[in-house]
Amino acid sequence: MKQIEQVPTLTFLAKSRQIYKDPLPFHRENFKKYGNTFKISPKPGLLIHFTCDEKLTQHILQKNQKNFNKSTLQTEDLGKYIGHGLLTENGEKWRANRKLIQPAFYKKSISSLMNVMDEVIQEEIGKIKEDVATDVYEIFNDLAFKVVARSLFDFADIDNLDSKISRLQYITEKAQKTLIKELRIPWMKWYFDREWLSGKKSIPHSLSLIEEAREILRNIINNRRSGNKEPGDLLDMLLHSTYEDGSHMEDDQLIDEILVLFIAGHETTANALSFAAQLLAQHPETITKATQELQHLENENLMEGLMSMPYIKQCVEETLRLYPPAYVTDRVALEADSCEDVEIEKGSIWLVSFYEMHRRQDLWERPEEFIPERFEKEKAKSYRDFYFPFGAGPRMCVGNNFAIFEMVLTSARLLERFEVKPVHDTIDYHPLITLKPRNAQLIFKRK
Ligand code: HEM
Repeated sequence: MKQIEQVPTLTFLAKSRQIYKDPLPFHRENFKKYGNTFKISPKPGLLIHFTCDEKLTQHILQKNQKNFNKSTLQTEDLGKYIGHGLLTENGEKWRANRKLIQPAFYKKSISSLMNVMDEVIQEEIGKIKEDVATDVYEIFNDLAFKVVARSLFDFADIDNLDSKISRLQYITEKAQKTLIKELRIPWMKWYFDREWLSGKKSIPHSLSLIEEAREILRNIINNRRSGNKEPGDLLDMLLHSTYEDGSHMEDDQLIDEILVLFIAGHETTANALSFAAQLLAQHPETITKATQELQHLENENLMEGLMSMPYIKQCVEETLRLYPPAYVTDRVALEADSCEDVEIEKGSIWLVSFYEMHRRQDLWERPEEFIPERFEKEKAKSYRDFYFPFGAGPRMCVGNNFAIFEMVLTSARLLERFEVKPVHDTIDYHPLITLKPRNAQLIFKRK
């Protein structure tokens, strides 16, 4: 069996402050030093493996996925805030709910949401100011939240939907910030646990806000059940779907799943859109090429129109290679296992770095460069085994098609309306739970 090198604990501890701020240089440095897999032991009895090896990744996420659960970071720490939906569950409960929810995200179902999606995108893009440096993250963050919200609850039967959506956005973002504090500065948890000390920054305050969000969602569901409208939105699809035994999802579970869709679906997409807009702006030749596809926005069937924009899709795919918003994921081995000559100990934690895999010199030509053409139809097949922006295996992102259509449509509408210029010539990021852009400023001029 191959020996996996371990970073000396003292080296890790000495760098822990820097790792909390930005773990990516630590990952890169050790992959360079030890190869595609290394491990650390932050405390006795705890082993964390880091890998950007494509075979191990396929083994963990696909081939022997039954032996690997999500870690408590996702199931308990995140679950405390957003409940127990697809993203935060393991085992049979996850499987049954995935089966019920998945059809709502098939291309056919998404196609009925395209017009609502387009309406929101155009509304939000319309708010962009001209000729001033604008942080696009703010714009895309609102846009992506509203796209998920409106796809879930199309206007049909909800009073004050806009203010309810704003409140839900405020609450879910506040809960995420509190979770990040809990994870990044665990030694201050005693302080954040006491509302009388830390007030609105406290964990109990965020949890009470989440209760408010659950109440808003409960009212929306009750309202929908008691009315006679069926607007055909995602909520409708979920209300009508059944488990294998013919039963429907309970309201509490439905609320958990909706919170998960908000959390999983909005920040990731907002990050990717911000990186994409910056990359395009920094590569004017890609904008010239993408612009040639914009006439397909006229297609009466928007989905068909988007499918006729392969180059814009390639730009999105290349963005997700360079800046995968879900830059890592983790799993815990339930039983002892092995993959080729690597031993996998029972209980060991495996952290897969999609970010590093997407930039490996031996897998990609000129990996640090933005080259959308590498995703042309015939070439794209050759990356199937090591390109995982949406994960892999049965737990692969349920919203991947939704996200791709949303990103292609947003990029197209943006380029249709504006000339886009960069403010900076580099791209700055901030790896939190997701890989977030920092200082994503651009200048827009109406065409
Ligand atoms: C660019 C946008 C997105 C990216 C990069 C992304 C990435 C991912 C990744 C990597 C996973 C798998 C995590 C793992 O295996 O541990 C995942 C799961 C998930 N994503 Fe996405 N996602 C995006 C957009 C969306 C959207 C728009 C939705 C829904 C509206 C969504 C809903 C979910 C859900 C519910 C899961 C959990 C699936 C399960 O475990 O069965 N995501 N996403």
